[in-house]
Amino acid sequence: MKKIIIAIDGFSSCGKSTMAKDLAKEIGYIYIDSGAMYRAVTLYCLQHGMFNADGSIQEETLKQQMKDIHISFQLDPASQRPATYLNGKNVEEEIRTIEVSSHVSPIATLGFVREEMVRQQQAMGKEKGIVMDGRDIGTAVFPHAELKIFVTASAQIRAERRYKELKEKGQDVSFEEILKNIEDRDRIDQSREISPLRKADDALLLDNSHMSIAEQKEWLKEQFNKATHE
Ligand SMILES: Nc1ncnc2c1ncn2[C@@H]1O[C@H](COP(=O)(O)OP(=O)(O)OP(=O)(O)O)[C@@H](O)[C@H]1O
Ligand SMILES: Nc1ccn([C@@H]2O[C@H](COP(=O)(O)O)[C@@H](O)[C@H]2O)c(=O)n1
Repeated sequence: MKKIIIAIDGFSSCGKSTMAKDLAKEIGYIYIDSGAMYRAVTLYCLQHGMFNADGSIQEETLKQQMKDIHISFQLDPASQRPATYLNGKNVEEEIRTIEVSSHVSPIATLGFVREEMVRQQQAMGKEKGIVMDGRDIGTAVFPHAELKIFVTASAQIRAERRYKELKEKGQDVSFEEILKNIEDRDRIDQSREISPLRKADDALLLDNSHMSIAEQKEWLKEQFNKATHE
């Protein structure tokens, strides 16, 4: 069967990676979480003191250091799970903290950061057989993807899901903090100048507010079957 590119975009914390990962595993495709790449750049900036006290970014410093930021996805030998690596270190947990979530969207507005991330993402999809999730995958990274999905759910429901997840991981966060972060990121992601978050004209819309993980998985598999049998 011919291999295709599957682009899954949508709002923060709506379940994109859950469904993308499940589908990729089932159909034997590569899965790439493009948000993890922007998060890894953000973690690097935090580790290297590139945020000023007022929250602004030392853009020139970051621009010069982009060549020192190496992001990869590898199997963690200890957990046997795929993980995000920043300069050879597994940062899968660190990039999911509320601190990184609070700083990532401004980093993702920077043209030189997006250019480099998109270049690497396009290289990963060269052979097709890939499921990638993010904000601009169907509009900018793979505008010719054979299957495009745009996922949404109410902010309240998304925050509840994320709150439950972070609490289970033992993170010290409040529901209000998570809801605010989701709303802030939605606003910044939709209003940025370069590749803002929006549904591609040819993307299928999925509101999963009242769907279970199993139901959305099945829905996505159906869309994949249709796209590959047309
Ligand atoms: N349909 C669903 N019902 C209930 N919980 C869900 C559903 N889909 C995903 N979740 C849960 O919601 C949380 C967020 O899901 P996920 O990380 O897949 O979202 P995302 O869109 O990839 O987020 P991000 O914007 O950070 O990339 C996870 O805890 C996941 O298990
Ligand atoms: N293709 C993408 C993916 C992500 N971003 C930005 O990164 C943030 C974190 O992404 P998550 O998917 O892990 O939530 C997100 O809020 C965006 O600011 C992006 O710009 N483009």
